[in-house]
Amino acid sequence: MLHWGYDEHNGPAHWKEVFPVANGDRQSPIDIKTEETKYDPSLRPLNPNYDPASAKIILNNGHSTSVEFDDTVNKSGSFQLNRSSLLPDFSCSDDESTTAFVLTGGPLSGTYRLRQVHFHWGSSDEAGSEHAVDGMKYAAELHVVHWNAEKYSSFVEAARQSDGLAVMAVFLKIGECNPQLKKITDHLDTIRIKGKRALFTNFDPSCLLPKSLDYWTYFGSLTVPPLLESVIWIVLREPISVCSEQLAKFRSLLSTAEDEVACCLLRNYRPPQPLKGREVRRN
Ligand SMILES: NS(=O)(=O)c1ccc(C(=O)NCC(=O)NCCc2c[nH]cn2)cc1
Ligand SMILES: [Cu+2]
Ligand SMILES: [Zn+2]
Repeated sequence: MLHWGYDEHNGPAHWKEVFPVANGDRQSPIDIKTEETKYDPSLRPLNPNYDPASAKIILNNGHSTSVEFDDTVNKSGSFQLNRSSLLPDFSCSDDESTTAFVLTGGPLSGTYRLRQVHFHWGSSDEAGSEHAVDGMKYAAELHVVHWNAEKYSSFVEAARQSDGLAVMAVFLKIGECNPQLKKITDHLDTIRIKGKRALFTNFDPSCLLPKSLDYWTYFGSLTVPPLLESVIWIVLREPISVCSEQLAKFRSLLSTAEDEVACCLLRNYRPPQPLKGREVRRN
């Protein structure tokens, strides 16, 4: 298998050949059987606090499109808040005193720092999400990726720890065009080719969150190679909307670089994996 991907010859069925953890005990995504989820009163409300100025670039890595954030640590080990007052503040989080761009609360103990957001979609509107709910798949899925900056000193280090990462998943349901997604889909034609990136700042992922932050949570993994089993998954129960035209723009991204025969990234979701006795809790 060359570089992993989503085609017949390098797709999810082949990943175990290079990444044996693909058959591990805590793989993601999963099909959430709502009747079997367990209410847990100890689960707290989610508390996302993002600083829009920390958005840096939007890129096409050949497997998805992601908006990358500046999660660097300055010398003193404390995070610099690069809040330049010159930029208009488009933050959707009503809390003006954003302490940093972190996710706390929910099932998490500690502070998880925002690293990137990216999407998964399908070749048709009927399927495209990675997680499923009672066997039902949504048209697409947004992942907001954080790492445990309290315990570990980098994303790469955190990605090797069982409590290193926290990914908030938001379902995208076919319906009205989503004005907040427009900021992202309007940039996709500038990064069509794999490896392309463009400046993209002043973006606050809170704008992409549904009204309700109710969630399911379980212990899982990255859904793409290296499939590391280091993710605390937080799947929001309420979807946001997306329209077919917006999804079509994601599908027009290329999974190929400049010097290769152009191939569209028509789908990039991994199918649900065995639960293997894991519990799914809800708040
Ligand atoms: N879907 S998901 O479980 O939420 C997820 C999957 C991968 C990563 C990630 O950060 N993965 C390492 C990385 O930096 N991946 C880019 C390297 C690369 C591979 N191919 C092209 N660029 C983060 C979250
Ligand atoms: Cu890759
Ligand atoms: Zn993902």
